[in-house]
Amino acid sequence: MLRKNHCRSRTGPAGDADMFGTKEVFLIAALLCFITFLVLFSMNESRVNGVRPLLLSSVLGMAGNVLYAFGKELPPLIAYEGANAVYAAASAATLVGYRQLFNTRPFISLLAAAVALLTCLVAYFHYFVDSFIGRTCVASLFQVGIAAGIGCTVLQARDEGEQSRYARMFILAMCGLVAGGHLLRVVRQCIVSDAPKSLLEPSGWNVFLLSGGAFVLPVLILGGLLLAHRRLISDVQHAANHDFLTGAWSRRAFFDAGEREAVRAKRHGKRLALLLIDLDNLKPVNDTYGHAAGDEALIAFVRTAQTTLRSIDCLARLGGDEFAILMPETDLSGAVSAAERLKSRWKSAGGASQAASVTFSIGVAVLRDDDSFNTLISRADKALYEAKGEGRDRVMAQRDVDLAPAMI
Ligand SMILES: Nc1nc2c(ncn2[C@@H]2O[C@H](COP(=O)(O)OP(=O)(O)OP(=O)(O)O)[C@@H](O)[C@H]2O)c(=O)[nH]1
Repeated sequence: MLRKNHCRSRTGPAGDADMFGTKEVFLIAALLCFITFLVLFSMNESRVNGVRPLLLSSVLGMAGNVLYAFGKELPPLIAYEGANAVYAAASAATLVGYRQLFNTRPFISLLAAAVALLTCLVAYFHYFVDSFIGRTCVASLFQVGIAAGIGCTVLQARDEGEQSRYARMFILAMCGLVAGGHLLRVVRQCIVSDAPKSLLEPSGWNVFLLSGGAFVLPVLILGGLLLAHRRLISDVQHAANHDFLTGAWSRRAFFDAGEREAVRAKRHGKRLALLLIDLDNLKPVNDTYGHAAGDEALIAFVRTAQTTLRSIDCLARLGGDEFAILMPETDLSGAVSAAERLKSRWKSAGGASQAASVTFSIGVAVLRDDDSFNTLISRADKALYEAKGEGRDRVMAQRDVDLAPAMI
């Protein structure tokens, strides 16, 4: 992005202003990269995709800015080619981080080749044709490409949902600013007669564009950090609300949803049905065919149930081989039909696996006016107990009056 002044020493007030202005800009940018590094480092264990390239980007960004800041004291090869290569690698790593965050192909080889090409071109405009304009155009167009890459990656992530919307809008705005700022710089450099002749020229425009350019990288890393943080929160929420093995809702999420639905159903005079399900004789399956076969039965059951149920029904694994299905706006006969449909779907989808030999029993209950959610569960549990007692592999519904459960 940035090049060092070819004139390695300055005199007079302009030189003092330069010393005071540009070096501090780079050092502040390096400090911001260091802060993003610290925060990203604390997320390194999170296993969120994209955090590692962003971490690398903050380290390279820090190094690149320090090289720029002390360019006058460093050998030209490090001040020109070294600083630009390191800074370009930092920008490329940021793009890789964004692509991994959104689970898209990171094009690492392509970006590595682009960084190598940029370094060669900077060397060409340094040693063969000494051109500040050439170096400016090469570095700025590289940054425009990176900003466009990040912008496209963020725009393509349509399935990310509302939660990260503002972070994505912020990043898009930053990408627009970066690309616009660098294009403006290239255009000014090519057409304006009093355009800067060196990077460190302390003119208002130069310092303005230089500051914008230097702060962009930490800001883009910060944008990636916001997205990674959002992803971490949703991963944690997902882990808390879902069963790890089957992907069904967890017990905790089920009770939260159940309490809420029970209150809602009573307030609006709606029906609410509950199916409690227990797989039959899973222990012998485990003992005979191994634990993996038992796992397969549990997973296959959830897959079958998910394709049978409506989207508003809530399927949860309460523990072991026990499941529950909460069915809003469903009366007793509707819930019993759904239970029967689940059974016949399971039998027809069976195939030749050991999982297919497993059957299950279902207890059905509906919410009454004087019920709490816990009472509803106890009545469904009672019906399930009866289904087991009657010989398993059947659906049993609670009667309207609390007599014995009705066998279906
Ligand atoms: N493979 C596997 N088995 C599990 C898992 N969780 C619980 N089980 C097994 O499921 C079985 C549940 O036992 P029970 O419900 O008492 O008995 P059952 O063999 O299913 O017989 P029923 O009386 O019909 O329920 C136990 O053997 C548990 O080890 C799991 O995640 N994977």
